[in-house]
Amino acid sequence: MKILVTGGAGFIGSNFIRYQLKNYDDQIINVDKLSYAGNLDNLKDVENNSNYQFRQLDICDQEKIDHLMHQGIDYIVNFAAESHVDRSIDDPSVFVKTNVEGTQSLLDLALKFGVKKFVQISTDEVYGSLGSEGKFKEDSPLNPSSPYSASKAAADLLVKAYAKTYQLPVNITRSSNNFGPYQYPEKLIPLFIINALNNRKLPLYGDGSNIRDWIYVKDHCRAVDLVMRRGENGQTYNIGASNEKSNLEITKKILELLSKSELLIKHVEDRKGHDYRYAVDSSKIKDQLGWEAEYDYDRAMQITLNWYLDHKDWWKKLL
Ligand SMILES: NC(=O)c1ccc[n+]([C@@H]2O[C@H](COP(=O)([O-])OP(=O)(O)OC[C@H]3O[C@@H](n4cnc5c(N)ncnc54)[C@H](O)[C@@H]3O)[C@@H](O)[C@H]2O)c1
Ligand SMILES: Cc1cn([C@H]2C[C@H](O)[C@@H](COP(=O)(O)OP(=O)(O)O[C@H]3O[C@H](C)C(=O)[C@H](O)[C@H]3O)O2)c(=O)[nH]c1=O
Repeated sequence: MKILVTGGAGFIGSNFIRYQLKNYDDQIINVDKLSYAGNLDNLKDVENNSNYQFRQLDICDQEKIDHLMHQGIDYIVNFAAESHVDRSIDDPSVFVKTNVEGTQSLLDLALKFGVKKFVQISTDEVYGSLGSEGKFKEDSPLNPSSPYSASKAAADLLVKAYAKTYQLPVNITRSSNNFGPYQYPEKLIPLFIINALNNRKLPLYGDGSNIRDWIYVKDHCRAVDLVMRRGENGQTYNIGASNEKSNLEITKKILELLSKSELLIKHVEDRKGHDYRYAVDSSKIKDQLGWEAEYDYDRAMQITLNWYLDHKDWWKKLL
């Protein structure tokens, strides 16, 4: 089988490609434009694998990807995106270009070449913010807050429209916050680990009470793999590990594991439109596909921390 993975040089995409090459004999074609977040060092260990090819392309470039599709692609898994909420607040336009127009362009190609499945990697942020009670289910209304989450919600609606209008076989996955190896150090966990290692301040937005539902990236990749191979056409699956933590808890955990002082915490101005809480109900993927998270939070945090300690050369190039 041939799987076109977009955004495979980023954090989750590179972990997904490594998972595929380790567990299957399928061919992987990684299409990534190498934005600031795309990094071929993330795949150094597999770059010579005979089942792996890389093409530096923008997902919006339909002509070039059309050419690639003639290889005969079975699955498209669309990880490519602008992914950082703070950047979307500063400059939304590239988020609409890549996340909305890029997805629509890929959907056209999926239809033209009759792929077995188009898998859209979405996010729990499309549901908007929760108060202190409840969890998002797949049929919760879409109510995005940031330009990032609005662009991801728009892409989800296009995917659903192509399924309904043209009977394109699709799945949408909506994961909660990921952490683990190869995450670009603009996101909370890698940024705070690296700042703490360098004895720099950790800029905690507002009072640090906002809550995210954390999942180790390898558990997310295993779930996406199951959805791609066995997910029922047209279905959306939430993916979460039921690890709700406030940002302050995460921050204190990082400082404790690194034996650093809490005096490094610096409360700064809150993010504009900051969603208070995300939490997903993952019972559908558990019941239908038998998926469950394997990594508990403490173990996954320790592994992640060790990875950043052992890979200083990787992140020093990005600072
Ligand atoms: N990080 C999370 O916690 C999280 C949670 C849920 C869903 N997601 C979704 O998962 C996907 C991957 O997220 P991530 O954290 O790995 O992001 P990332 O920013 O680390 O990686 C994104 C990748 O997409 C590439 N890319 C960007 N624009 C492109 C374009 N126009 N054409 C081709 N490639 C392009 C980048 O070069 C990069 O390699 C995104 O769709 C994101 O919305 C992320
Ligand atoms: C970078 C940073 C963040 N924060 C706070 C803001 C959030 O409440 C929390 C996590 O922020 P981060 O930007 O790492 O992630 P989210 O904004 O929750 O979004 C992430 O998870 C979803 C599911 C995706 O879909 C996004 O792609 C992914 O980036 O920490 C701070 O307090 N200080 C900081 O310097």
